[in-house]
Amino acid sequence: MSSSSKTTVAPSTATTPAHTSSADGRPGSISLRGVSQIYGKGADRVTAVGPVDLEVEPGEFLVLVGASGCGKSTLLRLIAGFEQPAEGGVEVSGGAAVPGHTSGVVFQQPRLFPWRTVGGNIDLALKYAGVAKSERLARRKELLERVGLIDVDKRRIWEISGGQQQRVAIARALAARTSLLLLDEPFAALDALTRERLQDDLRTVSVESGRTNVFVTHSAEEAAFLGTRIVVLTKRPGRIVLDIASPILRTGLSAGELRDSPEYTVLRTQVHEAIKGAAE
Ligand SMILES: Nc1ncnc2c1ncn2[C@@H]1O[C@H](COP(=O)(O)OP(=O)(O)OP(=O)(O)O)[C@@H](O)[C@H]1O
Repeated sequence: MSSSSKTTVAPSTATTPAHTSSADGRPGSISLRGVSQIYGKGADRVTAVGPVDLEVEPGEFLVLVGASGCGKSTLLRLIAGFEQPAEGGVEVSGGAAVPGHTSGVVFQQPRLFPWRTVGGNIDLALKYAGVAKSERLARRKELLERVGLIDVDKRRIWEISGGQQQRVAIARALAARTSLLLLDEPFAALDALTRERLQDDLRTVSVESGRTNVFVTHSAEEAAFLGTRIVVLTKRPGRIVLDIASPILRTGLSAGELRDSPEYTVLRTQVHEAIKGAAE
């Protein structure tokens, strides 16, 4: 729902209107009501985002997209509970957002413990998540298999590539078994081929896990490829200008088929035009 939007771009035939129902406290739901964020004081005072109203259903893959500085990361930090809004209310799974508990977060830089092994990083995340020592080895293997890293379990972080490090970060966020995964431009620093591979893998993981995902990006391609719902923000202060649901992710198409499909091309163009229009 995007009652705060100034303009709503009509969805094309490739899309359907986004949900209008309200999140009701089920695990993985998100509710933003009249949310604004303000930074600084006096002459330095900046309204970064809002007001934004947004209801996210459990299991949605929501992509927040918009030009640089429009407030995407701010919204993500509010959903993560890293900061509180200046105005309005944020609810995650029906309650307050609690950092490290209500959601897993993946940043652009992996932020791993470099002196630990790949498996050691996952093990620590499992420990923090309260998983009993007797269960941790099996769960660690399962997570590393899921992100295609079982062969590098014993390697140190500096002995693996940037793409592999970002896979570790995703596995670590999944370790917490939260119903919500927040990703802030996680693939932006990677080369094009690695980025495409990780997008494919994230798409598979998200369909399998049934978690709610909120993914921040500048890229219309990434939004159209990953999102079951795409929200485009205006330039600062970011407000919702386009809110569309996409059936593409769940159609059962392979990654290659999806990227070749006319529906993907239409959606990508629509999102690209909306980003461009919203930035002007
Ligand atoms: N802690 C802060 N103090 C002051 N201003 C801030 C702070 N955090 C963000 N801002 C400002 O708020 C606006 C929104 O920032 P934010 O990082 O959320 O945008 P973004 O859309 O994620 O940008 P990008 O795509 O470039 O990462 C920007 O103008 C930014 O400079």
